[in-house]
Amino acid sequence: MSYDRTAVVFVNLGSPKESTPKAVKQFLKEFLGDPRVIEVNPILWKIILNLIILPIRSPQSAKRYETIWTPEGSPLVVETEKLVGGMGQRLGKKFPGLFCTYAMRYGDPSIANVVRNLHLEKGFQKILLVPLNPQYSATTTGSVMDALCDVLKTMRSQPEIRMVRDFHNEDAYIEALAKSISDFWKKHSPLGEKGKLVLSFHGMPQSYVNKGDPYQDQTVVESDLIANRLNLKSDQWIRTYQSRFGKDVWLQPYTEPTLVELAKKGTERIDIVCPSFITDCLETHEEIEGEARKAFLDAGGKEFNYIPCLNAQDYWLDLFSDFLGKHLNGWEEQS
Ligand SMILES: C=CC1=C(C)c2cc3[nH]c(cc4nc(cc5[nH]c(cc1n2)c(C)c5CCC(=O)O)C(CCC(=O)O)=C4C)c(C)c3C=C
Ligand SMILES: [Fe+2]
Ligand SMILES: [Fe+2]
Repeated sequence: MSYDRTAVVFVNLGSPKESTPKAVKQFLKEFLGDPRVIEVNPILWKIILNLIILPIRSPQSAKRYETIWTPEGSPLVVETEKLVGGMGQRLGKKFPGLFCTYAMRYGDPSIANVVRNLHLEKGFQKILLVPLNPQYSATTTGSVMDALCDVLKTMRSQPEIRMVRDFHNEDAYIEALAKSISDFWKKHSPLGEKGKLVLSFHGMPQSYVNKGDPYQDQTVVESDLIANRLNLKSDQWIRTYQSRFGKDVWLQPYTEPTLVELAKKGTERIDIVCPSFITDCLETHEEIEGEARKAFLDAGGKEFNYIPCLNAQDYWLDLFSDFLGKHLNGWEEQS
């Protein structure tokens, strides 16, 4: 019994190759050109994107990427690589012969190239796709599925496929997040009377949810599970949505204005986590650790603590590999 012809592909969103305006433009062109991400008339959007959004946004975005770039590259890519290495070791022990790798939804390595290479060149017959998005959204998980189907369409002989749709309410994930928060309180100091825990989820246009995207519901279920696991009273924590893009109404309450309001109303300390992201990235380092911190402190807040994403921490990878075991069990080669 072996898993020699089974591969696990972790899929993250992706990052520009470099923090230059040119590389950021190339990345944003693919990302914002995805009809799952921006739902407007595609012809009109192509014109607006190329003539207005990309020329303005790319240099601005490149400056933001510049502030988080590491000698090894984008944090999202660096952390994804560490996670995949750690998961490969763990899953390899449980499922002998199993191969773990990663793909990015936008940029490189693309889902198409990775799946083609695994199946057509290396002969893997079974592929488990694991988008690193705890909550399902058409803009993220749905788009990964689209990209997967696009490459499968080009194959005469297709591999067998499984995909993790979401894990927002999985014990393994809730336990890991709750542990990262309670460990922080043990090492640092408890939240205290004038402190609040903020669960800041990535936002999306309200209209997407109105049309049936289950993302917001899943953020509600998940944050209640975390608060229960941590025994928090309702006035000790709040759920917010970050990263608004464009002028549409997005999911509310918005993270940064909420932090400012809390500071003005006497909250002195904020401890904040970003549960939409498994790996730290632009949206956590720059938007939360940088901009949101500044906004809270400028508005009179006294202490702002960013609790990092789960990334490749050992206890999380142990729990994550147990969880993925459920998707891999019974999939071994019978011959
Ligand atoms: C309409 C626009 C966007 C939607 C919808 C959206 C949903 C969404 N995104 C993530 C995760 C990430 N987004 C990241 C960056 C980013 N997101 C948008 C826009 C939308 N996201 C933009 C324009 C950008 C680029 C940066 C910028 O110019 O502001 C990232 C970070 C990537 C990195 O390289 O670090 C992540 C991760 C989720 C989970 C989500 C819906 C739930
Ligand atoms: Fe985003
Ligand atoms: Fe952002």
